[in-house]
Amino acid sequence: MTSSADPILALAGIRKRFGAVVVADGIDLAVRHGEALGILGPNGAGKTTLFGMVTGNVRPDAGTVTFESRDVTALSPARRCRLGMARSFQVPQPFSGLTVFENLVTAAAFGAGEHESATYDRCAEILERCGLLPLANSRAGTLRLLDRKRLELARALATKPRLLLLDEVAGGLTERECETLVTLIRDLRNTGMTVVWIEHVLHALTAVADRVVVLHGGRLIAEGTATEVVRHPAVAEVYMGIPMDA
Ligand SMILES: Nc1ncnc2c1ncn2[C@@H]1O[C@H](COP(=O)(O)OP(=O)(O)OP(=O)(O)O)[C@@H](O)[C@H]1O
Repeated sequence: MTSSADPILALAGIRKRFGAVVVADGIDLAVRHGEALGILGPNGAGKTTLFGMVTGNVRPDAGTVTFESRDVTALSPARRCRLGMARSFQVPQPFSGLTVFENLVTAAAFGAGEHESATYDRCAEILERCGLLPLANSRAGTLRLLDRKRLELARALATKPRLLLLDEVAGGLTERECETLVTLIRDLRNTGMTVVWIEHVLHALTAVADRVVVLHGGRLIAEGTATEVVRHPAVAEVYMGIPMDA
């Protein structure tokens, strides 16, 4: 039986290596319903690979992924999406030749399993919410970076997720664009959606995340509020080369 006290997502003993590179060395992590969790870590720490293992794009060498109390470790990305998890990719991956609206309808029909014509109103609402309605009939391949990032988010929302995984959506944006995106993510979070966000743009993450974990060397080396983790000695050592005993 599932209770709201159970985590929406639980990783247990997750291990993954690519040859000699260990990206997950027995990771345990629980995400609460409605939480906004931030994931920090230096380049190459394995953050995107961790998302891949949550969504099923990458198979862990060991460990389990539990979503809403169901072991999903062996399920395909498509099945996990239908169950209610969606992700954005660091490099936006829309269908470039389709319009913005068609991209959304495709995500809604395949990701949420709805009949195409039944998705139109909902897709239009999501476009409006993401500031993309004026671009509904533009080809996705013609969009500028902010709009491609918004579309990446909108496509994830079209699949009706209860767990939203965001991979570096703020990177490369201007300060004002970043603020727009943060407001949007905060609003989503306020509707009760659970958000897990990998982000290097610290102030953006700080504005949304209740809790932040830091991944390094295949392990979670720090956990707390954003302010707490940036002051954590292990994090200072990884990011700034300041020895822990200094
Ligand atoms: N399919 C793969 N085959 C081999 N090595 C891989 C594969 N995917 C990722 N890696 C390696 O695993 C390590 C972790 O990569 P990953 O993209 O997960 O890191 P990241 O923390 O998301 O980095 P960034 O912040 O730069 O996006 C890197 O050394 C990367 O080169």
